[in-house]
Amino acid sequence: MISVDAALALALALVRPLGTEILPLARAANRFMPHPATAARDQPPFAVAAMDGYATVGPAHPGAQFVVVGEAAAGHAWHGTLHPGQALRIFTGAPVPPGADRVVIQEDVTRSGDQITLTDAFSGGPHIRPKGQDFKAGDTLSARLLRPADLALLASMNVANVSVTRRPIVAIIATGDELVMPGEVPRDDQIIASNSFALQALAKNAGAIARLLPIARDDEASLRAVFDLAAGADLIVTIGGASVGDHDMVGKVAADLGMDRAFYKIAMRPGKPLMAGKINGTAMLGLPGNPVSSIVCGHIFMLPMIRAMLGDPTPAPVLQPARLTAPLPANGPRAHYMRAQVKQGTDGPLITGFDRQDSALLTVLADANALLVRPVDDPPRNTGDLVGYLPI
Ligand SMILES: Nc1nc2c(c(=O)[nH]1)N[C@H]1C(S)=C(S)[C@@H](COP(=O)(O)OP(=O)(O)OC[C@H]3O[C@@H](n4cnc5c(N)ncnc54)[C@H](O)[C@@H]3O)O[C@H]1N2
Ligand code: MOO
Repeated sequence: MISVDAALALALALVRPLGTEILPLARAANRFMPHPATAARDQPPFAVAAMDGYATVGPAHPGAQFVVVGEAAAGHAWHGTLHPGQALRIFTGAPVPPGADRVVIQEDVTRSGDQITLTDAFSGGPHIRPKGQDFKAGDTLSARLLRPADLALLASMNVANVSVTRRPIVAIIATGDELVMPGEVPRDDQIIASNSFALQALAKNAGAIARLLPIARDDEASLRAVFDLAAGADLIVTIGGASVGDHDMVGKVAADLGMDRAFYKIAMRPGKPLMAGKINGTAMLGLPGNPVSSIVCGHIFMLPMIRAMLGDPTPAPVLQPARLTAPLPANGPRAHYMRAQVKQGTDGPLITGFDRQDSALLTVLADANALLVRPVDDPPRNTGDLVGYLPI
């Protein structure tokens, strides 16, 4: 058995960054931008009013008076210069003219004709957002999976089209005579295929196209037929049939199809019978069948492989620190990825590993928001000790 880190390095070596395409922002959500984007302008491009009111020049205090000499609104600049004692009627989003000290909000002003007087409610300001406050021309947005806020930022930078990586195609193959699809009527000795839905969602959220292929039965012909359907995929992910039982066919069929195996069996709990390699040039990841095992391995191996194909220069999972809320016994010879709850404490994140860690328990996984990582042979840990975790 090799270590998780060694296995991850071998898995990542099976994939390469894919090519790019240029997309308008409206089609770029959840796509990976592999190179930084550069702002074409300052934002805001001018000093801008942050409130509706009056731009003023000169000492401002309750009772101070100013003469209103013009008006500016968003998209309608006033092109003069304000002098001491003068004010400009101004609305949120309008350029603030040169010389103005502040914008006094209209709630703090009484107006009579062209004259305004600041009331006792006057609270200062300045309610002016300086030019380039958000970003300046030449500032960059780093490589990333584009979230909604990133799209708004790119738009604001006047980046209309963005270069994104082609979405990796992930073919997901569930295997087993005991499986039927949700909604079908199972026999007494059957269960509902579940793992594939979590893995599909994980892959999609990471920026991939994830195809669920038909369930392969526990015989060579069926498995071969479903492998054939995976043609064209960038990554083939199988679920189950990875262990040592008489009906665990994935390793054999993959080998018969010409799989060049990178590893089989790793020092990980859950996830021991994991395998990876290449079949006719396509990367393949063979996940164990237990639901939690397959989904945990999806986080630790499938997602990094997808990120590497997308061009993420740091695809490996990054552990965060948290303090234990309860002691943990010594760990054994396999790194343990425990299902756990993280919550914010007064001095940073606190983590609690669940008591039940059987790799068949989807209810426990659904309650978890973290994997608490115990290294191989980790000694007993006390309440308050720092441990590493991965948000899930
Ligand atoms: N003698 C040994 N037996 C087992 C070992 C071992 O080392 N020696 N390892 C155990 C470990 S650890 C795991 S993990 C499992 C993995 O086995 P497989 O990858 O061959 O998985 P299956 O036997 O096909 O299935 C295991 C379990 O999960 C259910 N399953 C499978 N696919 C799905 C799916 N898509 N959706 C929902 N549930 C699924 C399946 O019905 C089984 O109950 O092997 C141990 N055995
Ligand atoms: O490694 Mo198995 O994945 O413990 O359940």
